Amino acid sequence: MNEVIIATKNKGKAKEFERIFNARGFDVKTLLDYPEAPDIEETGATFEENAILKAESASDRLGKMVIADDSGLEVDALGGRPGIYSARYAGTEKNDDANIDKVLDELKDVPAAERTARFRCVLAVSIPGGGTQTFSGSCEGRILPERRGTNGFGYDPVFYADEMNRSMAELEPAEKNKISHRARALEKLEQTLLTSLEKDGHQWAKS
Ligand SMILES: O=P(O)(O)OP(=O)(O)OP(=O)(O)OC[C@H]1O[C@@H](n2cnc3c(O)ncnc32)[C@H](O)[C@@H]1O
Ligand SMILES: [Mg+2]
Repeated sequence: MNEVIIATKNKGKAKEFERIFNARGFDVKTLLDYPEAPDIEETGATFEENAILKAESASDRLGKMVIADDSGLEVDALGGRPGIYSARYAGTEKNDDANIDKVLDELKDVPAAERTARFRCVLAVSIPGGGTQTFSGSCEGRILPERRGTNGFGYDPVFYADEMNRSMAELEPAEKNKISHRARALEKLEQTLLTSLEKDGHQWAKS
């Protein structure tokens, strides 16, 4: 089976990529399978810069094509925060629950109509000798006053997805993969990379 390497240590992201890539006949490996890949500091000022940093450092080390995902939540009433700091919003230990509590607390006096937000995802694909390309996706919604649902990861329990009329954590994995920022970025990546993957002998069948 052909494999795709995703430069992430986030198990929630990894599961979503697995679902999508397995359906296309690809095995998914993450940095948890490649302990020799360097632990990279996300020093970029944008999702794009961080995604490129993660993809290139892993691809350089492994000598293989690598996809990286930098993503996060932008809350309008917070001027776009937590943004690129989404994973570490409440501290460097990356605690999803504490991150949610911090956002809810900051929004406690903000009325429903002003709680608009979006998830953003930038995927960077780095191919040894073939450069790096980026693809972005977003998903619009609102921040709920409290958690709803138990699926997904990160901020999913408090993100009400406008298109589905439910919180992200109330969606089945297949439903989230229809509308998520990550799925949308991946759709663009798929279009563009189809040709180069086929050239490499990979079969990326469209389902
Ligand atoms: O860098 P890697 O190893 O991939 O893992 P990470 O968790 O640090 O990933 P990011 O730096 O891209 O930070 C993304 C954070 O944004 C949030 N996030 C991203 N996508 C999400 C989603 O689909 N649902 C809920 N929260 C999400 C969540 O808190 C993530 O930890
Ligand atoms: Mg990170």
